[in-house]
Amino acid sequence: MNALSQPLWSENLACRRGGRKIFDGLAFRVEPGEALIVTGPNGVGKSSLLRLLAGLVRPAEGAIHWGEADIADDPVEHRSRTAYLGHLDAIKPRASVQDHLTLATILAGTDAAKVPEIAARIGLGRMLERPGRLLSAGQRRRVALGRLLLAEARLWLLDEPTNALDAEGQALLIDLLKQHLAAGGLIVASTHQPLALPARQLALAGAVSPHAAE
Ligand SMILES: Nc1ncnc2c1ncn2[C@@H]1O[C@H](COP(=O)(O)OP(=O)(O)OP(=O)(O)O)[C@@H](O)[C@H]1O
Repeated sequence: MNALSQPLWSENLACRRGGRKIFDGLAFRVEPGEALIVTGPNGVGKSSLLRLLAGLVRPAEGAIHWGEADIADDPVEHRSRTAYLGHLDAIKPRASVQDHLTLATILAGTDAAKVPEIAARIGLGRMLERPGRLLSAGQRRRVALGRLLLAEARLWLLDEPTNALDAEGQALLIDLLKQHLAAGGLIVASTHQPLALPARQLALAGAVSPHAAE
């Protein structure tokens, strides 16, 4: 993994999407080796928070810190320490499992020789040649998990990571998360389903400001 882990934290974070304040006054802290589980009803802002943490959206108020640094001060460095698993698995119909995983190593600057081992780890060792258009939803999600591993990033941001995974896939996911934490990594995950993982909890309840509807 690149660079040393630091705590990820914010004290007074606000998010605005489409001109509307989604949440404000948000405070959290995740230490190396810890997970933060973000919960709340549909539309409350879980994905928006993950996008803020990934540096893809700017806070309306407040800042996100990695140790003492504001992540906005060095977006390239923040991108290199972060792996983001979104709602969509971004699978190209013609590219094979091998292609998708190899591309992940190229983008992250990690070792492509690890692809077969990681494919086996995510249960796709015998499907390396299979094109994206023939993968099931759960197999697509497993490719996304493979990308996550190959990124070798300190900070994992996971949007509904259990989506489409069967019982075995969910057990695999929990294993991967535990290993990441044991290696000193950090995880922030949004979920509607309980994750069998020791974690801090952050329940989003929407904007509390009297100007929430502005
Ligand atoms: N790009 C955007 N432009 C404008 N509004 C947006 C945008 N993305 C999200 N929103 C709005 O922001 C609010 C929060 O959306 P978000 O996707 O963060 O919620 P969520 O808690 O992840 O929801 P879910 O549980 O349904 O996935 C919603 O009201 C949504 O309509």
